[in-house]
Amino acid sequence: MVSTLPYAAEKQIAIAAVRRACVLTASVFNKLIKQETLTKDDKSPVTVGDFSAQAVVNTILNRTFPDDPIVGEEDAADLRVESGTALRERIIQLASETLTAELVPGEKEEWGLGPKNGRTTEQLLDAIDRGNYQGGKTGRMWTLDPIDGTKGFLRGEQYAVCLALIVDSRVELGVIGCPNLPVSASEPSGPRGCIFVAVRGQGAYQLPLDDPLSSTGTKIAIPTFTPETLNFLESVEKAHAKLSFNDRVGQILGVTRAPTRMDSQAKYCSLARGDGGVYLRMPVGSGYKEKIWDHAPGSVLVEEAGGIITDGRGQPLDFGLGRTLGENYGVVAAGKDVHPKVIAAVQQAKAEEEAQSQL
Ligand SMILES: Nc1ncnc2c1ncn2[C@@H]1O[C@H](COP(=O)(O)O)[C@@H](OP(=O)(O)O)[C@H]1O
Ligand SMILES: [Mg+2]
Ligand SMILES: [Mg+2]
Ligand SMILES: [Mg+2]
Repeated sequence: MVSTLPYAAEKQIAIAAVRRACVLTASVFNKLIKQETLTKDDKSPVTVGDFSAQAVVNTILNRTFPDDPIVGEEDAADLRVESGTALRERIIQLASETLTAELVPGEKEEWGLGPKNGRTTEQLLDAIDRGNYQGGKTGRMWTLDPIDGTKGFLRGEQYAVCLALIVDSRVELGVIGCPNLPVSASEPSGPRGCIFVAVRGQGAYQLPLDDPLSSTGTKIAIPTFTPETLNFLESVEKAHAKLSFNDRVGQILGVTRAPTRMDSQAKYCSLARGDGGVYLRMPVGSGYKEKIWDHAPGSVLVEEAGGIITDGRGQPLDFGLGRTLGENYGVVAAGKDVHPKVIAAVQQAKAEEEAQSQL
């Protein structure tokens, strides 16, 4: 029976697209060679995995929702020039293999998948560039981070394929694939690979990465914490978040556990299923503007798991400002009981810092 719940079709297709992209990135990692990574203008890395995953997800979305614009992290400019020939050929090969692989249960040929659905180089480069939408306040749009945590991906640690649907500035659906995340945090050496899915008003779920469309998954929720059971989820990269500030916020809250550092929106997934009670990301003061694809899927997942997500001043994140979150001040996500305490502690730590700087 076809589900009549809101966004049922979008959810199914988003899960299928993210799963395919995860299969691709996991297989790329095993074969990745140094020449298959570029350094972007902002000095951050991008690999053949990022480009080909964006080609795959955008192709699948465009087939069923041709009118929906996409705000995607990557673009194909570096692949269209002579110097990008080797990289381009590799990306096209990977994306083609991924799109034409056999269907798995729950997938449909009309989504553009399966052996009959080959694409040309031009079609795949255009698919990557379909992510060039500038975003904005009104209308439907997808936002895609084909590999979030590229640095974690390159280290063989956590990364995530992240997709969200935004309607009139509100995130309605989020799907996050985490190929390296243990299925259960209590078994860190156990099986890995999960997909997290949330539709606004329908709860948050964890599904198996290898067969998500045949499963409704496990409902997840943020539990209650005491200062003794709480710990922070934070970036690995010191350039992305002010980790010394986090330490002071933790002290104010009476947190005794060491923080868990991991790359990507796997942090939001961990928070949503109760591993660690606070996601804290304070700006390092470099003027960097947070990108919507780094937070949109995670934000709806946290909210549907019963949590709250705001900036460090307690203001809601605004996904209607374009490709970035604008002048927002960091990100704080936590369960309903803990969140106001974290905001108060952030304000206190900030006041202390300002007092210190005036000495
Ligand atoms: N100076 C900076 N401050 C904050 N975030 C940054 C940053 N430079 C890059 N990022 C973003 O941080 C993301 C990774 O988040 P995290 O630190 O939580 O792992 C990167 O995503 P990509 O890896 O998709 O480029 C990138 O968009
Ligand atoms: Mg990047
Ligand atoms: Mg990212
Ligand atoms: Mg990325």
